[in-house]
Amino acid sequence: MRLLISLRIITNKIWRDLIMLQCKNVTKKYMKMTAVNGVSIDFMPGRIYALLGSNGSGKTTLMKMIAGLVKPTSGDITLSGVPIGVETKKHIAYMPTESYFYNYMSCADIGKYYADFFEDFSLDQYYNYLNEMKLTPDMKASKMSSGMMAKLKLAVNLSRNASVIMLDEPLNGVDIVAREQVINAVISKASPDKIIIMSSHLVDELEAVIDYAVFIKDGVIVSQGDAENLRTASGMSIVDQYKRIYAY
Ligand SMILES: Nc1ncnc2c1ncn2[C@@H]1O[C@H](COP(=O)(O)OP(=O)(O)OP(=O)(O)O)[C@@H](O)[C@H]1O
Repeated sequence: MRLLISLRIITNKIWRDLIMLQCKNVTKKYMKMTAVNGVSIDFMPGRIYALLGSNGSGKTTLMKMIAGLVKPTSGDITLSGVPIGVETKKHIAYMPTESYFYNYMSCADIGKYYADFFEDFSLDQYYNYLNEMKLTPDMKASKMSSGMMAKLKLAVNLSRNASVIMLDEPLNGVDIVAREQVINAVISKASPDKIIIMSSHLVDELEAVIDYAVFIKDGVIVSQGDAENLRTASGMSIVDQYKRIYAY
């Protein structure tokens, strides 16, 4: 029995190590402008991460590099030891800030499209998320408000069984009541084999949900750590740390 338990612990550890996402000294330059500067983060499964920073601090650029959409100027990003590329892309779901569906598509069409495109997409989960977020299959992308579109993007991305789920500003355009639906949907996706990364300016809403916070300013990480440790060390909530770091 003990041997069995030890074996399970070791197997879990190997699995966890396997899906680790690592950014090592990552820099992205656009001509003379440095958007991300020497960023190193180890993302571990089973945790919800918040990338926090004011406008233009480099959050989206970092996410795009992890998603394989933008190439770092220098540094390494690996998932399970594999450099970001064709192989890693299928394990990473990335929700950008922009809406990216054809206007003529309904929620049902979008579900079918995703089911055809991604092996790990679950139509059942998708319909559950639509239902939870008060969207119906017949709704057309062209007729959606920005809040509805934000929820649709979220439903689509959470319905993938990807190892890494990255949500860029998932609360943008979402009203105060619907924010709870969004947060609950994200929490429902958290599991020991998944890394969830969210960026947001709305730190209040994320405070209770996140396990780990990364503060980025002008492309540089100014503070990062386990949310609880950061609170204990500073004697401040993540919200207050945010205000202190980004005060002008
Ligand atoms: N394609 C690009 N070409 C040139 N500069 C860019 C490009 N993309 C981003 N930048 C610049 O890189 C910096 C970081 O931008 P990024 O979008 O990563 O910030 P962000 O933290 O996501 O900001 P926001 O919260 O406003 O979305 C900004 O100064 C931005 O102008």
